Amino acid sequence: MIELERLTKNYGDTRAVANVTLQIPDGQVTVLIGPSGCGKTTLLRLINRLVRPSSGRILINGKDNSDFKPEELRRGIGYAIQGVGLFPHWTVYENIATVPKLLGWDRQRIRQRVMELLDLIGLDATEFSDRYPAELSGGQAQRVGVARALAADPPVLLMDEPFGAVDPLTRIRLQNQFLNIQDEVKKTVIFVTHDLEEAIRLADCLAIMNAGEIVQYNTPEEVLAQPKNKFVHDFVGTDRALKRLTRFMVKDYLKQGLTVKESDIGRLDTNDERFYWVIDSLDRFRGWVDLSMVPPGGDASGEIVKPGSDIVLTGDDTMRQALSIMLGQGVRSLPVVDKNGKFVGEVTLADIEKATADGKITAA
Ligand SMILES: Nc1ncnc2c1ncn2[C@@H]1O[C@H](COP(=O)(O)OP(=O)(O)OP(=O)(O)O)[C@@H](O)[C@H]1O
Repeated sequence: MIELERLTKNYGDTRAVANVTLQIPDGQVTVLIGPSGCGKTTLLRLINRLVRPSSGRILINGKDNSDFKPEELRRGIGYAIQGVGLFPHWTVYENIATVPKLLGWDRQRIRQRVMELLDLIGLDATEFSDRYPAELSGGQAQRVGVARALAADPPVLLMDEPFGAVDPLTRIRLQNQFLNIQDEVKKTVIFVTHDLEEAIRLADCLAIMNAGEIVQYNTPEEVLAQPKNKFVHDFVGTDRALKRLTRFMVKDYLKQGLTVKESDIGRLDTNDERFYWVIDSLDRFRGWVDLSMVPPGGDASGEIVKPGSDIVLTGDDTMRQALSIMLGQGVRSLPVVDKNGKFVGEVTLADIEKATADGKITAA
């Protein structure tokens, strides 16, 4: 557990962190969020002693962080920052190996760890080990940054806007991947962001900061349901019920749906008004056919609708994304596929209503 006790940091007249007392639980993701300049980065840097406090202290498993030797802090606390901070003249391999090398690990152990991490972040070792940062996409570079922070297997990981510099789609992918990795490694993560959706999505505990202070510290559900004061209320915004959908994954609301093979559409009984997802012989999603649009007794073969790939969901998408697509496309259900494009089920507007009701809050 990390305990912050009446922690204050002043820069001249600026009080960057003001008398913060906070207990950060092990194995969970605590997200710090608040307006620009509220002290998030300073708070993070106080924890790994890149910044010294003006007063107060930080206990890591009961020990004052000023009593740790530098290499103990390096081993115990990983740090990933926005824009990644990879060394440009070092390869991916060398970048990930930085801290293990500093810690004096032998070559064999370093090699094994780098391979493990490349596998964990989903980059092929043969293809990526020898590349330089300039030869990576933004998302790949961010992942290497996370791998580097995890290299010495630190129990604590500090992440400062780690997904800040990538496009929104890549950002969501990185968030998904982060959640999957965290599921496996269960680190104590302290994550700084100014993106509320990202915070709601990733946080087990959410700390809302303003002017150096922690204004509210609770689960995202509680913060959204019961903003403590006007500042938090305004900060989380008026569409709290919708924001909460960000916490729900499509895979948890997936239903089977009715399917028909493309080759069998002509045999459907068009006297009923059912809606079918159309799949090919390998169960890949092809489109849909809505029998309520086909005259009774008619042939449905020509009625298949083949939409663009932007309406297809995967289990790792959020119900908030599902809702945006439904509203944008004017449809009440969406197909869900696995990573090979195989149809695995559907989510419907009714499921979204259910998810909103699960949140036990109404739209404000
Ligand atoms: N090294 C420094 N010297 C002087 N003032 C500083 C220093 N670092 C931070 N500050 C000030 O402390 C306050 C908190 O800064 P900090 O970077 O912690 O905020 P933040 O919440 O991370 O902001 P942002 O979201 O914009 O990154 C700001 O007013 C900032 O100008």
